[in-house]
Amino acid sequence: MDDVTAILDHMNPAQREAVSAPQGNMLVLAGAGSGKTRVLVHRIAWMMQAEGLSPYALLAVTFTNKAAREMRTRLEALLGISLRNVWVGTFHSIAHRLLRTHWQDARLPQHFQIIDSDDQLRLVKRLLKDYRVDDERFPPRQVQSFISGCKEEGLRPHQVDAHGDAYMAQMVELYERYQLTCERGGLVDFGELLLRSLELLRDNPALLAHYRERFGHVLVDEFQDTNTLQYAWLKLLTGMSTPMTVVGDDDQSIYGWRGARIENIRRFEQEFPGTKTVRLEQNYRSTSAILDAANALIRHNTERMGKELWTAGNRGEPISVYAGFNDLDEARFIVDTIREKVDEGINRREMAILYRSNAQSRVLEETLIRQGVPYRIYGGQRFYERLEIKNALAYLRLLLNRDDDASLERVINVPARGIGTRTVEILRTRARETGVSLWQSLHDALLDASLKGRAATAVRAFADLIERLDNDTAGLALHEIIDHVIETSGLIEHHRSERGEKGQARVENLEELVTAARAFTQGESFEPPEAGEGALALEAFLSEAALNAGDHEADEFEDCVQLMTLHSAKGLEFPVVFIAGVEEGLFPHKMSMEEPGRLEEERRLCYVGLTRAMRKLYLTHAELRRLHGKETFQRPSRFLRELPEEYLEEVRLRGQISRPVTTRPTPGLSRQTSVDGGGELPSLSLGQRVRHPVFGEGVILNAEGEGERARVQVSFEGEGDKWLVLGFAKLTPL
Ligand SMILES: Nc1ncnc2c1ncn2[C@@H]1O[C@H](COP(=O)(O)OP(=O)(O)OP(=O)(O)O)[C@@H](O)[C@H]1O
Ligand SMILES: [Mg+2]
Repeated sequence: MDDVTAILDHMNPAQREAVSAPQGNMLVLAGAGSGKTRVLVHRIAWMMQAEGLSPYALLAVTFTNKAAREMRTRLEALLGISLRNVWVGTFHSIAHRLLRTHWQDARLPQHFQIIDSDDQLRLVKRLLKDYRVDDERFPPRQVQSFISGCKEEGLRPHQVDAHGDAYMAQMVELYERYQLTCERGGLVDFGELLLRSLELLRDNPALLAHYRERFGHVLVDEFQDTNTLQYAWLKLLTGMSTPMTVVGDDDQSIYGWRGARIENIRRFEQEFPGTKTVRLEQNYRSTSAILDAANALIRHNTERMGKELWTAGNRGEPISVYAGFNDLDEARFIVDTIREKVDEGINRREMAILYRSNAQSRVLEETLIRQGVPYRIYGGQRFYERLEIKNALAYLRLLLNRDDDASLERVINVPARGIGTRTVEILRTRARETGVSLWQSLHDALLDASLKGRAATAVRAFADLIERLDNDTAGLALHEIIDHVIETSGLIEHHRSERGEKGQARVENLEELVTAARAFTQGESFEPPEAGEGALALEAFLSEAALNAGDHEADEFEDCVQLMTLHSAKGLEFPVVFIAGVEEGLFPHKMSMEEPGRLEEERRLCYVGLTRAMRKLYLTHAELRRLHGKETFQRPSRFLRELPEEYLEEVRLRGQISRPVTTRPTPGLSRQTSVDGGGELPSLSLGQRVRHPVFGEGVILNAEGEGERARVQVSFEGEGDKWLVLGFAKLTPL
C-alpha cells in the first residue's frame, strides 16, 4: 500500500486526480511544463499497482523513440521492475510490431523491409522511367508526396477520386503501380506501416477483438500532434470501449504542416464517451518571468482552447535579449555566455541552443568548435555531415582532384542522371584491374567503347559537367565557385523540387554553404584566414570543412551543449536555453508569414521554445545576417515585441573590440573606416565603444561606404541608433 500512495507523492491535487481517476476516457489538457508527461507515467504506474493492470495490457504512444525509452526507464524506476516488452513506443514502432507479429494476416512476407523516404523516391523514379512517364510533368518528389499524402488520409488508389481529371488519374495510376511494386518486393514505407496495421485490424475481426481485449488502457502523449490516420487508428483499436488517456496542449501543436490536426483534441472530447477532462494549471518547470512571458506571447493567438498557467516559483532572472551586430557576433555571445556558465559550475548538458532552421547551426557549430566547447546536435546531423553538404563538397573536391574516387562515386549519379549501379560497378572493376582512378577508367571505358548506349551518354555527360564546372569557375571567388557548382550540377534544384520541410531545409543548408564560403574568405569563419583566391581558397575551405566534420564527435557520455531545432525540442526541458535568430523572416519563418494559420503555428513554436527553459532564457537576434549567401539587414521578430517588456532585459554589447573594420571588408560595407581629408581618423572596429560630443557613449554596430562618405551606425545609450558620417562626427574610441 505504501508503494501505491508513493506514486501520488509530489503531485498537486489536479495531477493526483488525473493519476488516480478510475479507468475511463480522459483528456488532460494543459500548458507546457504542467506535468502532463509526468501524469501519464504516474497514471500507468498507478493502474499497475493500485488496479493490478498487467504491464502487457498497456499501450502507450509517445512522439519519439527517445521519449519512449525515457518513459520506460521512468516507469521501471517507479515500479522497481524491468519492463522489456511493454507496448511503449511511437505510432510507427507500434504499427511495425503489429505487422511483424501478424505478417500473414497483413498479407506481407515474413521478412518485409521498411523503406525510408530516400528509397521511396528512388522507387518512384524507377517507375516513372519504366512506364515512360514524363518526369517534368510528374516530378518524382511530387508523386512521392502525393502517395504519402493519400496514405496519411487512409486512402488506397481505388479510393482516390480523380474527378475525371487526366493529371490526377495519372497520379493515381502511379500510386497503384508503386503499391504493386512494394507488394511484390515486400517493401513497406512509413505511411504504409500505419495504414497497413489499421487495415490489418479492420479486416480481421478476431484479431481486433483480441487486441481490444488485450489492451486494458491506451495512453497517448502529445496528442495535439496526431494526424487523421493516427486518430482513426486509435479509434479502431480501442473501439471506443478500451479506455484511453490522452494528454496534450493545443498551444503546442507544431506539426500542422505535416498533417497533424489540433481538432483531434476537440473531437476526442466529443467522440469518446464519458471523457473526463482534467486541466492542470500549475507549471513546475519555469521561473515566473519565463512563464508569464510565454503566456503573454501565446495570448496573441486567436485559435485557442483557452488555458491558464501559473507557477509558485520565483520570478527568477529576466529574459535576456541580445542584439548581435551580425550572426557571428550572435554566436560569439552565445558561446561566451556558455563558457561563463560552465565556469560557474553549470553542466554543458544543462544548456540548449534552439533555432528555427537547420542551416542556422553552421555558424553556431563553428564558433563552438573554435572555442573548444563540445556540443551535440539532437535529432539531426552536424552541418558538415549533412547529406546535401557532403554532396556539394564532393563536387568541389572533384574540381580540385579528379582522382578522388570517393567523391566521384558519391556524386556520379546525384542528382540522378541515369548512371546505374551496374555502370559504376563496371568502372570500379576496371579501375581496380588497371590500377587507375575511377575518373581515368571512366575515360578509358568511353574510349574503347566498353560502355555503350545510354550508359555511355550519361557517363560522358557527367565527365563533361565536371570539366565545364572547372572551366566556368576559373577566376571566380570562392563563394561564387560554390554557388555556381550547386546550381549547375543541379544539386540545389534537386532539393528544391523536394516538397515539404525537408527539401526546404536542404536548400537552406546549401545556400548556407555559400554563406560559409563568403565568410571564410573574409576571415570570419574558420581561422586562420589565409585563404587566397580560387583553387587555393577552395582547397583551404575544403580542409577546414573536413576538420569541422570529423574529430569533434563527442563520446556518448561527454558533457555536451545541446543543439536542436525548435521542433525537436518538444517535450524537453533545460535549465538554460538560448533561442537564436529571433528575427522576422527567420522566426516567424518567411514561408509562414502570409498565412494567418501558419503564423499562429509559428507562434506556438515560439511558445514551445520559451517554455523549454527552466531557469534562464536568452533570446538573440542579429541585425545583419548572411542568409542564402547574401547579407541582409534583419528586423527583430514580432515575437520579441509581443513579450511584455517587464520580463526582458537588454544585454549590452561588452564594448570589447571584436572585429576591426579595416581588415575585414564586408561587401556592401566599408573596406576602411579611415577617411581622407579631415586628418587621421582613429581606426574603429565594429562592436567598439566610442564617445560622441553630443550623443555620449555608444557602440559601433555597422559601417558602410568608403572615403568621405564612410558612415557608421552607433547605438547610443539613451539616444538609440544613429548613422553618422565618419568625416564629420567626432568619435573618440574608448
Ligand atoms: N507536482 C510536481 N511537483 C514537482 N515537480 C513537478 C510536478 N509536476 C511536474 N513536475 C516537474 O515539472 C517538469 C515538467 O513536467 P512535464 O515534462 O511532465 O510537463 P509537460 O506538461 O509534459 O510539459 P510539455 O508540455 O513541455 O511536454 C518536470 O521536470 C516534472 O518533473
Ligand atoms: Mg510532455
